[in-house]
Amino acid sequence: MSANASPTGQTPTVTPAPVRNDAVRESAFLKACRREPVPHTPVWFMRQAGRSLPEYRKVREGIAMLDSCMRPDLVTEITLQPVRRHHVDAAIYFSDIVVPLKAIGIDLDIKPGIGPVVEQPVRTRADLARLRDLTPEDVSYVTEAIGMLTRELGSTPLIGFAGAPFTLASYLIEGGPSRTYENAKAMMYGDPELWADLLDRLADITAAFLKVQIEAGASAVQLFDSWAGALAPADYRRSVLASSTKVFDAVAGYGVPRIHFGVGTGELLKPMSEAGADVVGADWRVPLDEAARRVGPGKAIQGNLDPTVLFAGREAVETKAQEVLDSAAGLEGHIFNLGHGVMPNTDADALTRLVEYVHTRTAR
Ligand SMILES: Cc1c2[nH]c(c1CCC(=O)O)Cc1[nH]c(c(CCC(=O)O)c1C)Cc1[nH]c(c(CCC(=O)O)c1C)Cc1[nH]c(c(C)c1CCC(=O)O)C2
Repeated sequence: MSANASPTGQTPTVTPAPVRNDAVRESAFLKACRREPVPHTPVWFMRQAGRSLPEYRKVREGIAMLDSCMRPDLVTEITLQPVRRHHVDAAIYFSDIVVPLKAIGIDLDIKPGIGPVVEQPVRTRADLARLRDLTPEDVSYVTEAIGMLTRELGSTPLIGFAGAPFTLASYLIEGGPSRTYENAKAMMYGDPELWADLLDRLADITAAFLKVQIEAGASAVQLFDSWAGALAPADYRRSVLASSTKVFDAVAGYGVPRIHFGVGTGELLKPMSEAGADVVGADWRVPLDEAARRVGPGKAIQGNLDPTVLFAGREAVETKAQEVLDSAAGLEGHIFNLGHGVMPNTDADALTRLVEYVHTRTAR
C-alpha cells in the first residue's frame, strides 16, 4: 500500500481549502512542509503557548483550562503570545486534545499539574455509545476563534491540531494519565473488536475536529499521538495504524500539510509515516538523519531538541541546537521544534534566543 492510499479505497470528497493569502502560502513554515527551499529553517515549539510565559499565567488567572479553550478572545490572545514574544514561524491554536471529547458531552476535566481526568472511563461496549459524532456547532467557539486569529496573524501560518485515536483512547479508558496504559492495553489485546470500534469512533471525531479547524482557516494540522511510543511496532500496525490513517485520509483533500508526532516513537517512525502525514515529528532520542531514513522519502521532518536542554544555559542550548541543525543538514524539509512540549518552568528568554539562533544560523 502506498503511503497515501486510503485503506477503504475512498477518496476524500472535500475541495482544497483556500490558503489565507500568498504570504502565508509562501511562509518558511509551509515551504518546509512542502519540502521547498526556505529562506531560513522555520521554528515553532509544541506547547509554545502556556505556562512558560508570564503573560499566559496572567490572562489565565482564575480561569479553568477547559473554560479558557471555549473563549475565543482568550484563545486568540494566548495563541498570539508566543508569536509576538519569540517570533516563531507558526502559531499553534490554543486548545487541548480533550476539547472535542468535552464538546460531545464526555464528563472530563483538566486538573492542574495532572492532566485530563475522565469521570466515567470508557471500558465496555455500552460506554462506547456515549461517543457521539462531533458537529461544527459543538465547537462553534473554535470557528470563531480561528476567524479572529487569522485576521491577527497576518503572514504567520496557524497550525490546528487534535489528539490521535490511540492517545485519546488512552485517556478515556484509563480515566486519566497513566504510565503503563494497563487498561487501554488490556482492551487492545483482550477485546480487539471493541478496541477497533472505539478507535474508529475516535478517528471520526478527530477528523471532524480537524475539518472544523481547516475550514475556519488553519494552514496546517498536527495529529498528536503523544503516547503511541508505549506500543511495539507490530501492535501499532495491527491495532492503531488504521485509525490514524483514517484521520489523515479524511483531511487529505484540503491540501494543507498534515504533521504526525509522538513521543518515544523511534521504533514506530516507519509505521507512523505510513498513516499518511506529509511531515513526521521525531523526539530527541533519534537523530534527524536517522529519523528521515526510517520515515522514508517524500516527507518533511520536524524536531527534535530535548526540551530539558533549555535549562542548561545559553552555550549548551546553542551546542545542542547546532547538533540538531547538523543532523538535518541533508534533509529536504526540516522544521525545527523540540522533541516534546515546552516544559512549564522553561525560561521564556531561552526560547526567544533559540528561535533567533536557528534563524541566524540557517539564513540563506
Ligand atoms: C497529551 C496532550 C494533552 N494535551 C496536548 C497533548 C499532546 C501534546 C503533548 O504530548 O504534550 C496538546 C496540547 N495542550 C495544550 C496545547 C496548546 C497549544 C500549544 O502547543 O502551545 C496543546 C497542543 C494546552 C495545554 N494543555 C494543558 C495545559 C496546562 C494547563 C494550564 O495551563 O492550566 C496547557 C497549556 C493541560 C494538559 N493537557 C494534557 C496534559 C498532559 C496536560 C498537562 C497537565 C499539567 O501539567 O498541568 C493532555
